[in-house]
Parts: sequence; C-alpha cells; structure tokens
Amino acid sequence: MSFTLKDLEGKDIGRGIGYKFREFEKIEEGQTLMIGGKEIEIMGVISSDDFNSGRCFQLGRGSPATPSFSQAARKCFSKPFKSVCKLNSKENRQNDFQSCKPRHDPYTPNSLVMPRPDKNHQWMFNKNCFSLVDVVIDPHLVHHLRPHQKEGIIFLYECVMGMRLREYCLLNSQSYCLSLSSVGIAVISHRMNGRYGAILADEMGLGKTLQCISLIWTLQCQGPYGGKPVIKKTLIVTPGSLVNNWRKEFKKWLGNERIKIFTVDQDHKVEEFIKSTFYPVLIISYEMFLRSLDQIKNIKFDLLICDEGHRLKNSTIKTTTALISLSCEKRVILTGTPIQNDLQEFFALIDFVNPGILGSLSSYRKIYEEPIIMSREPSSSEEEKKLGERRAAELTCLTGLFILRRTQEVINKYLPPKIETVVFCRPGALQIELYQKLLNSQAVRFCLQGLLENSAHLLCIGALKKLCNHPCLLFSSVKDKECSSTGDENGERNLYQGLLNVFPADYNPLLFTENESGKLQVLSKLLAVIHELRPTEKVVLVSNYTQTLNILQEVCQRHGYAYVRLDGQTPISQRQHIVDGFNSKYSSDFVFLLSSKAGGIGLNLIGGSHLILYDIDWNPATDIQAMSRVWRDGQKYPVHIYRLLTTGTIEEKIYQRQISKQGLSGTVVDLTKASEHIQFSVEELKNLFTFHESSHCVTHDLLDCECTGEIDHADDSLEKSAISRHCQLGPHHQKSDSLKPLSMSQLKQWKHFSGDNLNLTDPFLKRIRDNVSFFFQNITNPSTA
Ligand SMILES: Nc1ncnc2c1ncn2[C@@H]1O[C@H](COP(=O)(O)OP(=O)(O)OP(=O)(O)O)[C@@H](O)[C@H]1O
Ligand SMILES: [Mg+2]
Repeated sequence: MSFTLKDLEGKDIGRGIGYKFREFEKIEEGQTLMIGGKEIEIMGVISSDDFNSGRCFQLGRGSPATPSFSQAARKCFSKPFKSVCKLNSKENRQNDFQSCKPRHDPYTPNSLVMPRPDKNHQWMFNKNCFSLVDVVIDPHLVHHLRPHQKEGIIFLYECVMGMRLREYCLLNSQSYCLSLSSVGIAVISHRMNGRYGAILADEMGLGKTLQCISLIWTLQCQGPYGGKPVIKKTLIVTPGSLVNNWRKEFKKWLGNERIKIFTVDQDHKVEEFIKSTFYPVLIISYEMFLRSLDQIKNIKFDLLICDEGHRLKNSTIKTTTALISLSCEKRVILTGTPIQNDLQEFFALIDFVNPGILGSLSSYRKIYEEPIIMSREPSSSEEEKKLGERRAAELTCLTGLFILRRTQEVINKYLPPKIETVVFCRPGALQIELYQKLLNSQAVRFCLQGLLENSAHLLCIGALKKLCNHPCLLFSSVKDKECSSTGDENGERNLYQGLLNVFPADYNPLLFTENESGKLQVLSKLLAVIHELRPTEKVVLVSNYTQTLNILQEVCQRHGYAYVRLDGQTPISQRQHIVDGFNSKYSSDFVFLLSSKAGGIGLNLIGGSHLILYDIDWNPATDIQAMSRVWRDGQKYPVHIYRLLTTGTIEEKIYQRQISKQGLSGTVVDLTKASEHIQFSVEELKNLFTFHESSHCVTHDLLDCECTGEIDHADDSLEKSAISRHCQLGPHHQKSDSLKPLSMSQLKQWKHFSGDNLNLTDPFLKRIRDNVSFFFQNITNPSTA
C-alpha cells in the first residue's frame, strides 16, 4: 500500500510505500504515523467526496487565520447570536424592520426588496445593533427592469454585501464539523468572509449597465442596518468609448436630479472630483485611470466597477495591478465575453474580484488546473478523468456563487426578429487572376514546404484577405513595397513578384471600380436596395481594416449616402456624439462605418437595423460582438445581418474555421486572441492556400448536403420559421446559445440556396443574386415579427 502526502495547497510533499493494509483499517483522530520521513498526526478523516471535489483544500487557502480572527470566529460559532438584535420571533423581526422606515414601501405590489441579512451577517456587520431596515429598489427603476435584471440586481447586492459566500461557507462547514476542529471551521469562514466581489458576465446587450446603476443608486441611499447607506463613492472604469455611454445611461434611468456623476475627460480632471463633495460616482477610462492613479489612490472608493473587465485577465498588466492596488473591497467585473476558456485567465479574474478565494496561483494549478487539463487529455485514465471532472464541478460550484451569466435568450422576447444571411459573393475577374497568381507565388510555395520563417504565412494570408476585400488594396501594398528600397522584404518580394503586370497598365487605386471586387458589388447593390425599399432604416457597415473602411466610405460618397464613421482614430470625446447622432430618429445618416475591433465594443447602435460585416475575423467573438451592436434592447425594426464572404477563397476557410470543431475547441472563444497566435500545420496551410474556383460554396460542399441549392422553395418569406429548412439532414433544431459561434451541424439546418434559385422572393437577396453564388439564412425570433 502506498501513500501520498499533500499539503493544503495540493502539493505533493511526501510519499511512502510498503505499508500494510491492516495498519490503516481503523485509522482515527489523534493517531500518528510516518510518511516519507515525516511524522503525521491524524486530525480528521476527509471524505473521498471532499477530496475529489478539492473542497478539503479550500481550508488551507489564503493567509493563515490570525489568532485574533480565529478567536473571533470561534466565538462566532460557539455563541453565535448573542450580541445580535433580538430577532428570534417572527413579530420581533417584523417590528425591527418597521422601526426604521425603508426608503421605499416594501409592501407595494411589484416592489423589489433585497434579501434581508441573516443572523451571522448581522453579527458580523451590525455591531452597533442598528435596527434592520428593508432595502428596496427605487420603484422608478423597477418599473423598467426586465425579470433577469431584477435577479441580477439581487445577485450583485448579495455579492457585494458578502452574503453569498458566507452562505456557502456555512453550508460546507456542517460537513467539516465532523472531521475537523473548530479552528478549521474558522479558517473556512475566514476565507469566505471579507469577499465582496462579483462577475456579471451576461451576454452582450442584456443591460449590465442598468443593473449596475440600480445597484449603485440603491447602496448609495440605503442599507439594511439603520438604513445607513452602504457606499459613499463608486469608481467605474470603462473603455474610453463607453465613458459617455455610462453617463447617458445614468441619465436615461435616473434623470439628472437623483445622482450626480463625474466623468473624467480633457476638460474635467480627477482633481475637480476630489475637491468637490458633490459627486458620489466617478467614471473614467482605463487609460485615464492609469494616468491619474496617483490621485485616485488617495480617494476612498467603496465600490469598484470594471466594465468590459475581461481585459483584467492578465494579472501582470499595469491596469490590473493598479486596480488591485486600490483598497476597495467591493469589486464588480462586467463582461459580455465568455471567460471560462483559459483556466489561468479565469483565475486572474476571480482573484481580482475575490482576492485569495482560490488560494495562491500555484495551489490553484495543483488543485484545479492540472487535474482538469489532465482529464481532458485523450490519454488520461478513467481515474484522472473522474478527478478532473469533480474538480471542475467544484470550481464551477464555488465560483458560480459570484459569477452570473445569462444568455441572449432571456431578452429574445423583447427583441424584433433577426434575419441573418451569409452571402457567398462571386469574385471578380481581376480578383480571380490575382488570387491564382498569389497562390502560385514563391512565398506561398515556400510556406507550404515549411521553408520560410514563422510569420511568412501571415503575410500571404494578409495579401489574400486584402485581395478579397478589393484588388486596389493589394495594388497599394505592392506599389508601396516597390517604392521602399529597405528591409528584408524577401518574403514580400517573393509574394508580390509579377503581380503588377496583372493590373491594367494605368491602374489607379483611387479610381477603383466596384465590379473589381465581388463583395463590393454586392455591398453596393445591397445599400441601394435598402435605401430604396426602406428609406427610414439605416445600415451599420463593419470592417476590421481602416483601409477597407476608406473604400467603403468612398462608395458612400460616390452614391451620395450620408454617413458617419467611427474607428480607432476617432477621438474618444467624439465617439458618443457620433453614436447618438446616428441613433437619433432625426438624423439623416444612412450608413455607420464602424471599425469593430478598434472601437465597437459595448456600443449601442440601435439606430441601424441592417448590419453588414464586410470582412471576417479569425476569431468568431469579434464578429459576434460586432453583430450584437444592433440586435439589442430598444431596437424597433426587424434586424438584417449580412456577412459577406468571397466564394471559394480564404474567407470561406476562415468562416469554416470559425464554425468547425477546431475553432470551437474549449467551446468558448476570446475576443482578445489575435490571429497572430493561431498556429497552422502545413496541412492547414495547404487548405488555406487552395482556391476553389468552380465551387458555388465550399462550405456547403463540406456539409455533405445533397441538395444543389436549386430546389424549389415553397416560401422563403421572412415570416417563415427557421425550422422549415430545405435540406434537413442534420438533427432537429437545437436550442442554442445565440451568441456562441455556430457549429457545422447547426449551419446545416439553416435555410440555404444558390443565387440561381428561381423562387427567391426576398427583395433584398433578389437584387444581389447575380453576384452571389450561395446563401445561408436563419431567422431568430420569427414570432415577434
Ligand atoms: N430594461 C430595459 N428596458 C429597455 N432598454 C433597456 C433595458 N435594459 C437595458 N436597456 C438598453 O439596452 C441596451 C444595452 O444595454 P447595455 O449597454 O447595458 O448592454 P451590456 O449588457 O452592457 O452589453 P455589452 O456587453 O455589449 O456592453 C442599452 O441601450 C440600454 O439602455
Ligand atoms: Mg456594456
């Protein structure tokens, strides 16, 4: 028989072999034995469930309990409620709650009352025995709140009040009572006490801002003990482009009079906030926060909210360390991006909101990360699989107490239908010729033989993507290279060689034509038909490249469409103004040109009801995030989303990668992973660098669907349910997480048809069909039409 001795951080600290089974048959408390040269005293027996879940290690996490704390905690458990205001009988409780009046009536119908603190909470936090008062959300807000938002507010309230983790601790302490001394129990409660953090990870557009505003406004004016406000000052840190959005949301939900908020910008510095006693809320961008850290450090904030907080997943970056250095304990991260994909980043976010709750990074690795990763290896044993699953379940259970994520489905019923169409555009003649030339270049051939250095394939991919957007973009790169005499540029020379000859001799990229690019032709027709048939509706046009946006802008100019533009260069101070202008029903803007990566995160562009994704990103999250800008609360019209892809080219491959298993490994995706980090095998590169000139749609070819795309459609009007598909080969419609990337099998259930389909009735698709080889279409929420 053998033994492994582990410390409370999960590390192996000794091994012993050759023991006799009967020596351990009756192991009991107080017994001593030697393992790995260490004398061990048995303090208690841990159940296999507690070991497998990893819960037994939670005892040892964090800093050791200080003597004074242990005493306090022991006292807490031995004489729990002695100093608590008398709350034993029901009447007393009622009376106590009534002796100090709540700010709003908790007994009116539809009132939203926060959970009352239990006796332990009172013992810890109501030392002065103030009377207990119901905390009631302002009816002015409740009136607007969706059901999921009400739940979200209660969740946030419980977290920042330190109620949720205490409950967990108390529940679990019961089982530990059997095996551990009271000091042990004190340690757990110590670890769970003093944690006031939360992560609100609702999908995009679910109104995380309103939930936080409700929380702030409530804690600012109320509290359960004597009605004393729980917080005085709140700090909201957010990406620059959203600072003014926060201000607007405060105004939208609370008006100008209830609460004064201070937003930091060029003209309003942190000093002003410090000098004034007027403002309980400070809103600042991450960049400005870093710059003003010295001043901000001196302010005592009681609540910290980090919007789009997935950026804090790296605990070594400056912003994270600076935020950690603030003494504020009540910390809330808001993020619409899934966060569980990378266990280390997950740790960083958890450790930010509830420092130490998972112990040190090294113990976290031992207890959770290693077993979980190990269990996912194909070669893992049954036992390893089981242990990994149990540890993962326990991690989810513990962190689930302070992470809340709801999916888009909870607000679907308030939203209009969404008609999403993937449009496979035939490339133009010049594009085809250039595409083949690029694939035959020395650079691509070297890449496929693995002969070029690491990043050479990125250059080739970049050139192909540019070409798909418009040949003039490639022309400009080739020309630029020709003019610059410097550099290694070997790769580039090998790639661009002979390309100029393919362009007409007098080619001028500034005078580009639309029919040189399949996608641009489709775009131009699409804009025209929307303008004609839906003159009051507007379009959000998205690209990830500034140069491409320049072309799209030029198209707007040529056709006389009024447009606005927001990209990485747009000064932060102007961004909200541009967004408001576009969303206003009085604006005459027809197109919103958006660089999604550079400035789109978190924006509300509900003024637009058509969204066209002109190019595709490796990371599905980037595209999903862009598509979520228009289909959100407040949208009045049915939403049309068009994704343009060039048939047979690398764009299709990227799309396939987005929806294939490979792209989905780990099931969640991360907005910040750039394509530079994607590794390709030679096999994959071969696939990427193949041009399927004669295919109508390579993606459809891959689905093993037997239809030719030309089947007679009985009816493909928008009202028709998404379930009525024409090549229904896959499993029946699956209920899906609407913001997760599609899988191949889900795509198969989308309605699909070729551009030659004779029964095409959709007026928008009809107009572009000549340039389109294939369509995939899906309608979400058809019933609300
Ligand atoms: N209860 C509600 N009734 C009407 N509109 C609402 C409600 N809640 C939120 N909204 C509106 O919905 C839009 C989206 O809200 P918000 O910007 O807070 O989303 P989010 O969850 O932060 O999304 P993202 O992750 O994209 O930032 C806003 O225009 C907001 O005013
Ligand atoms: Mg937001």
